[in-house]
Amino acid sequence: MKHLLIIWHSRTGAAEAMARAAFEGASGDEACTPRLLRANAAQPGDLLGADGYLFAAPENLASLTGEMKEFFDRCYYPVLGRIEGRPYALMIAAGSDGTNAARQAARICKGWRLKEAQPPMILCTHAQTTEEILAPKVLGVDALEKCRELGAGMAAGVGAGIW
Ligand SMILES: Cc1cc2nc3c(=O)[nH]c(=O)nc-3n(C[C@H](O)[C@H](O)[C@H](O)COP(=O)(O)O)c2cc1C
Repeated sequence: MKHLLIIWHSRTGAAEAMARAAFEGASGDEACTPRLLRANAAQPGDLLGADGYLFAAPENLASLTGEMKEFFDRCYYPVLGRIEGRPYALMIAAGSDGTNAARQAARICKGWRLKEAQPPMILCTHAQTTEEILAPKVLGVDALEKCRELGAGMAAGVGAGIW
C-alpha cells in the first residue's frame, strides 16, 4: 500500500476545504491511502513515510502563509536527498492571484527534487474588501469537485507508481 500525504494550512477555511475535498477524492483507492495533516503538526518523518504529496495553502501578502512556510523551513534539510523523485501537487487558495505562493512552493519542491505531477491548482475566492478577506470561506460545489478529482488523480497515480 502506498501513501499520499496531504499537508495543509488555512486561515479562513478555503485551503482547508480544498485539502479535505482532495482527501475525500483520494480515499477509497485500492493501492494508496491518503493522510491529512496540518502543517504545524507535520514532521520530517511524515514526509519520509509518504510516497507522494499534496500541499495546500493560501497566498498571503504574495507568499505562502507563515505556518506553511515554517513547515517547509523546518522539514527542508532533514529530508533533503531522501525524498527525491516522489510526485507532488499544489493547491493554492487566493483572493485574486496565488501565483507567487505557487511559484514559491514549486521552487521548494524543486529543491527537494520532487516531480510535479500536475500544474498547481489555484483557486481564487475573489475576496476584495477587508470584511470579505477575513470572512470564513465556503467553496462552491464545482470547486470542491475539482479538488476531489485532483486528490483522486494523485492517489491513483501514486498507487500505480506512474510518476
Ligand atoms: C493577510 C492576508 C494577505 C493576503 N494576501 C493575498 C495575496 O497576496 N494575494 C491573493 O491573491 N490573496 C491574498 N489574500 C486573500 C487570501 O488568499 C484568500 O482570502 C484565501 O481564500 C485565503 O485562504 P484561506 O481561506 O485558506 O485562509 C490575503 C489574505 C490575507 C488575510
